[in-house]
Amino acid sequence: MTLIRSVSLRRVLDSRGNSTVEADVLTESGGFGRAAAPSGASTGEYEAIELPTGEAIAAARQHAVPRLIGEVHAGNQRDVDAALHAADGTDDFSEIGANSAVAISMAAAKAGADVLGAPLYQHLGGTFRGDNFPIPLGNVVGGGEHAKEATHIQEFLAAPVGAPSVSEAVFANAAVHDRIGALLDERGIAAGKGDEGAWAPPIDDATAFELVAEATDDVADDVGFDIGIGLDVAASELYDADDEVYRYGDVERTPAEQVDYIADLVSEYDLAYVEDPVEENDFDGFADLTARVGDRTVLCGDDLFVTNVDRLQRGIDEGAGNAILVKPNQIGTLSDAVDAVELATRNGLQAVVSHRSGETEDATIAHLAVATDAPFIKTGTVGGERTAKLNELIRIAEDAV
Ligand SMILES: O=C(O)[C@@H](CO)OP(=O)(O)O
Ligand SMILES: [Mg+2]
Repeated sequence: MTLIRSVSLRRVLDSRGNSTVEADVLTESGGFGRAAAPSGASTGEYEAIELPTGEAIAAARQHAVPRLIGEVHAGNQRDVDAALHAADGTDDFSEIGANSAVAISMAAAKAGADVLGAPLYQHLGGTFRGDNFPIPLGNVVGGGEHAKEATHIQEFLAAPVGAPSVSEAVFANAAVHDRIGALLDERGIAAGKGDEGAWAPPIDDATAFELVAEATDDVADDVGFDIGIGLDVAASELYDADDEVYRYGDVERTPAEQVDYIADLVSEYDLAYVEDPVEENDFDGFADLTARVGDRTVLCGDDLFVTNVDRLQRGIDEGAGNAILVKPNQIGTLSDAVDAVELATRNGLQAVVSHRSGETEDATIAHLAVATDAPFIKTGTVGGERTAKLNELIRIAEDAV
């Protein structure tokens, strides 16, 4: 029933105005799935390879599509993803592009769900999955690679850890975003927005902490539940490997000072979440920080782990981090992404399913987070390509998809 009849690939726009790959998968029985690849700006060195859109489409048409049509059932995600790996033949999808691979992988999953008449999260998670919902981490102020002349730390996140429901969490994050806009206004600071819709004001990190702390406190008082602060330091982007220092503008920190700095921030702001506090090769620094503050906060590896089970296993062995960011396009298929979540969960690490800075209206990650029982999802706060996921979460929570 779910045998794949056709796979179409096309160039569509992403939220930055760049092109990306969209895939349509149709099954013999008329099941249909459509999905598009996201794209990073602060990409990790060890991510699967995103090819230029045209190249990725041409290569996938030549190598992957013939292995799927009439050969593989869309309802069997492992077979779909194995066919993509076989068609590519490399470790990093450098032949067909992780952008083509992930678009096809996600579109096939949706086609499989369509044939079953089930929502995607049920198809992926099965009926015996847990019934928890992820806490959305919402980017409210940011800079780094996502906005020039703004903060050095890439993302300041609202973390509504006390929210009684997904919907209340989503609206709390939007309220924090709105409150920060008002605080910036009061201070006469003009601010545009970065790639993910967070405010990107020309302020230093200390001022950003002040504003975010005030806004999260104000909104927490209004809504009556706890809203913590999270960070994506994206430290690889601050690190100068030649001089072995982190550069925050004119301020330099050695790797040891970086660990101290983050540990101090965790204490000072009672941070609920810290992603990529040190650069992507520094498992030792990550482990040091985990030993120091891992009992008090979520320490999440993004560029460190790149959704890759081998790198995650190293982190587990060395005690580096207690959470993994899960981005399907970092590894190329849904099966690989689910493997990463399962390895993490088996070893007591938390999974944080995540968007990329370049996104589309595709809402697959909302379903993936629910299907895998992930405790967190990171998918922005405002902007259509971000609300596509947040609103889908609200619908899933209401059984309305
Ligand atoms: O670093 C990150 O976590 C992501 C998403 O917020 O950014 P990018 O997609 O640019 O890698
Ligand atoms: Mg990150």
